[in-house]
Parts: sequence; structure tokens; C-alpha cells
Amino acid sequence: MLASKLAAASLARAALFPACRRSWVPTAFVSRRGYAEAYNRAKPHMNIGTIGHVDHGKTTLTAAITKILAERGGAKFTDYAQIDKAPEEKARGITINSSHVEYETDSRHYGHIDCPGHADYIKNMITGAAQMDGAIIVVSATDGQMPQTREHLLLARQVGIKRLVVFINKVDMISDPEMLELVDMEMRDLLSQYNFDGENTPIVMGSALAALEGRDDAIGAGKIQELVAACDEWLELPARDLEKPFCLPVEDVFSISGRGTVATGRVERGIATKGTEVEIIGYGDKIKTTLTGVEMFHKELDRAEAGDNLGVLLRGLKREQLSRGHLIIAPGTMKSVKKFQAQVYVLTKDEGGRYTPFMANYRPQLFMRTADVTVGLTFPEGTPDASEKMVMPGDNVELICDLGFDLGCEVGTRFTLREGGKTIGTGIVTKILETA
Ligand SMILES: Nc1nc2c(ncn2[C@@H]2O[C@H](COP(=O)(O)OP(=O)(O)OP(=O)(O)O)[C@@H](O)[C@H]2O)c(=O)[nH]1
Ligand SMILES: [Mg+2]
Repeated sequence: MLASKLAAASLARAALFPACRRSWVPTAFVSRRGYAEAYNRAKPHMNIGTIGHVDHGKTTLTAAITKILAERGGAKFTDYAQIDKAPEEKARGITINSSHVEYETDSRHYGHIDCPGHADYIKNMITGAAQMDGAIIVVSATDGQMPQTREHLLLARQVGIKRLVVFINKVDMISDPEMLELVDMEMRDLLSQYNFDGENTPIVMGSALAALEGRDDAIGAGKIQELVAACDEWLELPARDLEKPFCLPVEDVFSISGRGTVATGRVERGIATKGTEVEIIGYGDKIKTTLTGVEMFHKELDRAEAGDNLGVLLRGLKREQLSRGHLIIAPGTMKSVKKFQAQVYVLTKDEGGRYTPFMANYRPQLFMRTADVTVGLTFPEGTPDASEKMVMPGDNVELICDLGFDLGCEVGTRFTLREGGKTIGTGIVTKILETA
């Protein structure tokens, strides 16, 4: 019974991520042990990426950064077509899956995730952004801020990104400098609205396409250099929680023939060396296994540590036993939770949320780290007239969240509520009520 329920859940999850393709393939595990090059930790590693409205130029900018840094020896040039490479992406000219590239500046090693802007693929954007420590928000000078500019700012905030750099793109199409000033002012306002530092956030104006095509250096290559310098200076290296127990939210799962099952994702906290025992929790599972290999950007490592975006090889685990949303943790250090109390902010329609109130037993989709499940919302015990109480857009409320499937979480874990392609609320766990 439980097995069939779980199989159904896994099918349902697969249906929710129809276009989910592997964002990167852990190739170091394909070669024989010891053959892959060792990863060099000399420069601090930071996870960033491009977010923003559809068609504003995120993928073009990603390709342009690798091109300009490749000329300085800090990257391998990754062309536009290598980033948006799925047939549907090519046919529609949009990004569907988030992609990973890497590059180096003089002071840092960056892992960069290029996220989709299209509203239909926001799940992939959330999973991508959940792994970033900072981000570049791209906004086209021709359109200015658009719905997903705002939604991505909100989601970036929610997944814990503290600082952003703004790239105002496509300035080659604008001849009126006042227009650029207006976009600059509007972006500063918007950043402040979403609790970012609107006044001091660096805003770089340029043309990603000019940089990629190697023309107009003043708005092309020169501006990419400026953008990268702004990332180095303004985006802060987050304090890594190396002391806390290990936790790796699973983003993707691979089966490597002859080696076993590999999970990829960003280590949220702690350290795990090769040979460490770990536990997999969430979706009704509690599986003990051993971490037998670690790989980052196609190179092998001895240990996984907080902040690394990597792949881990797990002993004796079948591909089907693991999925996006599971947590790999130091055994016994976190509970998988079925029901909790939370403080929730319900977005107004101007913030992209609902137009109408909702009542008890409302069932949106809950996104937490890389997981998403349906959730039943009710009011805490003792709420007067709970059966008739309405929650209005703009309200801040305490709610009981009853998850369709249990997820590893703790007091303080953040989540987002979505329904029908819209983000409708954001919340934080305040009390654990029922564990799996
Ligand atoms: N004129 C001009 N066009 C640009 C510039 N940057 C990007 N474009 C064009 O804008 C279109 C969209 O660019 P993408 O890089 O695919 O945009 P995106 O933000 O990645 O789009 P999604 O990932 O689908 O959200 C493409 O046709 C690009 O060639 C620029 O600086 N100037
Ligand atoms: Mg794109």
C-alpha cells in the first residue's frame, strides 16, 4: 500500500517537472577512481546565477560572461546554444531548465546557474535560486521591470539571497539616456520594496549580445568586466555553516553504470568526508547509506562542505529510491515533518498574488528547498470562527500546514506557497506538530 502510494507520488512529481533534464552530468564518477583531476579549493567558491523576466537576456549574458572570462583564462567559453540545448528550448528560444556553468575571477571561483524566466518554468527557477548565495538580476532596458522581475526578486529573498547585482541589458536598443535613468530608478525602488539595499546595489548597464558578438566594447566586453567586478565586490561570501550537521537537499539524481547512484545539489551546511554514513529523509523515506564519492565541476574531492554545489555517490542505493526534494543528512540530526505551524505572509494582487481571500482547507503547493508537495492549510486550534475565517491578500497569519508528504525541516525553515502558476504566499516554520 505504502509502496504504491510512493510510486504514485514519484509519478506525480515527475509530471510536475515535465521538462526536467539533467543540468549537469557528474562525469568524474564515470572515469575510474583516481583518474579524474582533483578539485582545487585555492579560491573561495560562490554560487550565483542569472534571474529575471523571460527574454531579458539571462542566457546571452551567461554566455557572454564565460566568453569574456575565457579570454582572461578564467573560464571555458560556453556558447548560447550549449546552455539552451534541449530541442524544445532551441525551438522556442527560451530557457526551460536551469543550467550550470563555472568561471573564475582573480579572487573567486563561481558556480553560475542560468535560470528560466518564463512563468511556466518557475519551479525550475526556484530550484536553481535555492542553490545561490547571490544573483544577477537581468532587466531589459527596452521593457523595464516586468512580472517575473518582481516575482524573481521575491523568490530570491525567500530562498535566502541577501544581495543582488543588477544588469540592465539591451542598451544597444535605447538611444534616450533618460529612459535608462528611469529603469535604474525603478529598479532601485523595486529592490528596496523587496528588502534589498536599493540605494547601494550596483547597477551595470550594457549589452550582453554586443559582448557575445565581440562588438561595441564600451557597452559589451567592458560592461561584462564591470559586472564581474561588481559581483566580486558587492556579493558577499556567505558564512559557511561548517560546524553544523551535514545537510544536502537533492536537486537531481543520476545513475552511473558500474558506480551507483549520484545525487546533486548544494550542501546547505556541514561537512561530509568520503566514507561517512548518511541518512536520506523525506517523502516517507528514512534510508541509511554511505557517501562513497564526491565530485564538483567534473573533479573529485575528498569531502563535501557547506556551499559546494556538487554530486555525491551513494552506496547500494537504487536510482528510484532517491528524488529531487529528499534531504541527505548526518544520521539523526533532522526530523522529517508531516505537519507544522507557520507564520505566513499572503501576497497582494499587486505583488503577483491572489485577487481573492481563501478559507480553511485551502490546498496550494508548498515549495521548500528543492522539494514541493501539496499542503492543506488550516487555522491553529482555538482560532475563533475558524470555519468562516477568511485570509485576505496582504495578511500575515499563523497557519497549520499539513503536508501531502513529509519533508525534512526545522523551526526557521522558509517556504513558498504557489497555486496555478503564481506565488501566493511565503512563510517560515514556527512549530513542529507531527513528524513522520
Ligand atoms: N539587441 C539586443 N538583444 C539581446 C541582447 N541580449 C539578448 N538579446 C536577445 O534577446 C533574446 C532573448 O535572450 P535570452 O538570452 O534567450 O533571454 P533569457 O532571459 O535567457 O530568456 P529566458 O531564459 O527564456 O527567460 C535573444 O534573441 C537575444 O539575442 C542585447 O544586449 N541586445
Ligand atoms: Mg534563458
